[in-house]
Amino acid sequence: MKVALVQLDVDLDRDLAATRELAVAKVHEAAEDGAELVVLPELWLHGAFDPEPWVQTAEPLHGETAQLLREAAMDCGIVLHGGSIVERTPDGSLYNTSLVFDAEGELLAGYRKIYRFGFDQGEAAVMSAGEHPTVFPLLDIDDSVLTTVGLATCYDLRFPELHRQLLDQGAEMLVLVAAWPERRLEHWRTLLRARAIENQMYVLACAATGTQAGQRMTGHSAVIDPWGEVLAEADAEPTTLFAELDLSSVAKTRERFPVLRDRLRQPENSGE
Ligand SMILES: NC(=O)CCC(=O)C(=O)O
Repeated sequence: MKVALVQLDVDLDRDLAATRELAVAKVHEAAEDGAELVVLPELWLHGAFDPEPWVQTAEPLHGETAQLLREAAMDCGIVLHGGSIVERTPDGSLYNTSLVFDAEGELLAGYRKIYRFGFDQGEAAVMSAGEHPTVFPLLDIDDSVLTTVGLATCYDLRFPELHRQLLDQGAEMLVLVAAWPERRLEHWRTLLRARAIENQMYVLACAATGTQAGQRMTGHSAVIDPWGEVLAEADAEPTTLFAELDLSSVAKTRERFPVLRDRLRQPENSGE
């Protein structure tokens, strides 16, 4: 399976229409280059580090950006993980929400970021927290399950317990979208590999690049296999990162080096 991570330059001086146009153009380019699953970064339209514009730019779940992503998935005949948007619910709450559409334009999954970033960004003060670890099956054309995908957003990466829950729900691949500052690049790279190694799953991590609220974003989108090998890694420049995945390698890795089986034998998990 060929995947593409669109490492978009999130430039908040660009107007919303131009940013949407750029994102859709990049999705089309990736699909033309053969990607079957395309991923955009966290809050690529709204920015992730300045809460001020969020209230004005928030959209309902089926708003303009969701519609655009849905159409792009259909036009390109791909599965599109649309990064995340600021979702406004009917009661006025805001969520950092990811939407995934299939090639028929069906919403495969919606995930509201569970762990909000409260350090220097204000997300925890403005956004509500999601409550549901989310996985969804990726289907082949004959409707057989190709793999099960778990979703996470940026700061979620720091919480291994969330990824264990995704694993327990059947995840064989993690798709994480982010806007991560350059000064914590080594945390990013280390934690991505740790999540892949400890859960023996693919990790596809799509990050924004550019500067947000005076902080340089790290980019360094990456694709990591279930053994923890980095299959592809971007630098800090805007780019689209491609990788070819062998989905059978998850089962092979788990069989050859069965740490997850041993975990299930622990008394507290097995009920022994
Ligand atoms: N957008 C985020 O969640 C930022 C997380 C981050 O910078 C960190 O965990 O470090």
